[in-house]
Amino acid sequence: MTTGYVFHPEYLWHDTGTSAGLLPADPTAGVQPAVHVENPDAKRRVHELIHACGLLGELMVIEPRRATVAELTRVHTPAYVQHIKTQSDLRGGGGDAGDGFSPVGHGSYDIARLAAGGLIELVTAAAHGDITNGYALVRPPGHHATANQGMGFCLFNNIAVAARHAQAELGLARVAVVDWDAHHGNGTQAIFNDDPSVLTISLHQAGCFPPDSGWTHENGTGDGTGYALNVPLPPGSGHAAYLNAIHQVVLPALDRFAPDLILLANGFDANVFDPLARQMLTAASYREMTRLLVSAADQLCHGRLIAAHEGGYSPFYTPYCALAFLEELTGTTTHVTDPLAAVVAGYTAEPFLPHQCEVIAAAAQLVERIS
Ligand SMILES: Cc1nn(C)c(C)c1/N=N/c1ccc(/C=C/C(=O)NO)cc1
Ligand SMILES: [Zn+2]
Repeated sequence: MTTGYVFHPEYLWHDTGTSAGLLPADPTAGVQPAVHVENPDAKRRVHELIHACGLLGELMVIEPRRATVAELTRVHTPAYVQHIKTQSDLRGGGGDAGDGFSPVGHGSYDIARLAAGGLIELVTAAAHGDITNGYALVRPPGHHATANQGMGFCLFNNIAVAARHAQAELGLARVAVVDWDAHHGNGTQAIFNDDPSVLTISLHQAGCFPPDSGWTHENGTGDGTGYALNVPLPPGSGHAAYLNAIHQVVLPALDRFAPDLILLANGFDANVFDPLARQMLTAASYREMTRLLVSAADQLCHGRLIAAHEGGYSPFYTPYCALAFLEELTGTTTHVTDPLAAVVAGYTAEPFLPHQCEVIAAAAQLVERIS
């Protein structure tokens, strides 16, 4: 069993500039400059930990390439692709992808193409049998980007571009996208909303971002009715709620859909230390969730599970969540364990939130619409 790995230094050169974390700085209005929350640090530290603990040597490193405009426009409008290029060409950066919170630095167009191209290379390697599964540690993230709008730090929807490539070039007709980033995978859902060949399943903190998005009743449209599932978990949801959602919604949906490929929008921002959400997952949670998804991929599609890094903003804790994920993906263990396990054990005593059961049960009911 071989796990592919995509990383490239250019991913760290996507410049999200200074801001007050999320918002552009505005000193006279009292909005002090600070490093942007979507900065290279957490992702750099993930790569460094993977290398320092020796796991890199267990992975098949796959070189990314830049997605072509033709590959991008399977998902995005030509005008939007051009918009990103225009913003990226601005000398001195300072561009935006469309919602005012998605910085486009000078040269970010080519870096975002390299992120989407990294996913394309990974799914290609899986389809050719060179790897069983894989992980693309890419930046900028993608799951909020719709066909014609950048959003939530996302420029091109890396997962969606890879899904369409898998269908068009690799003979993988049925693609399932599981998104356990803390925020709703609205872009991926919108891109495939009327398409029954791509099942999207998003587990996220209810109403966190985008605002008023990702409710259970968002279940696909037209021919795609039934092929979008949402589990909007209340703030404070942790291990028990997420594992229940995986067992009661994700696994039954994958069984019914019988995908040729499973793509994972792999955000780690549902971890207990993340600044942009209020969920309470720990590294152990990601380990267990990954184990279940690897097992489903083995049963359903020859182990073909390809993950794209999305959110995850805690520089010190994201690496341990990513390492736990990657150990399960590769079926190996390293000498590194979560040094904060004892700390988090103290305060991830997850409150039982009755609403969690209702949300999970409502989504579980919709699974039978998948045929
Ligand atoms: C709404 C709103 N209004 N305003 C003024 C601002 C600053 C708003 N939120 N921006 C956000 C909030 C959260 C994210 C998370 C992205 C992620 O991690 N995705 O996976 C992105 C942008
Ligand atoms: Zn997120």
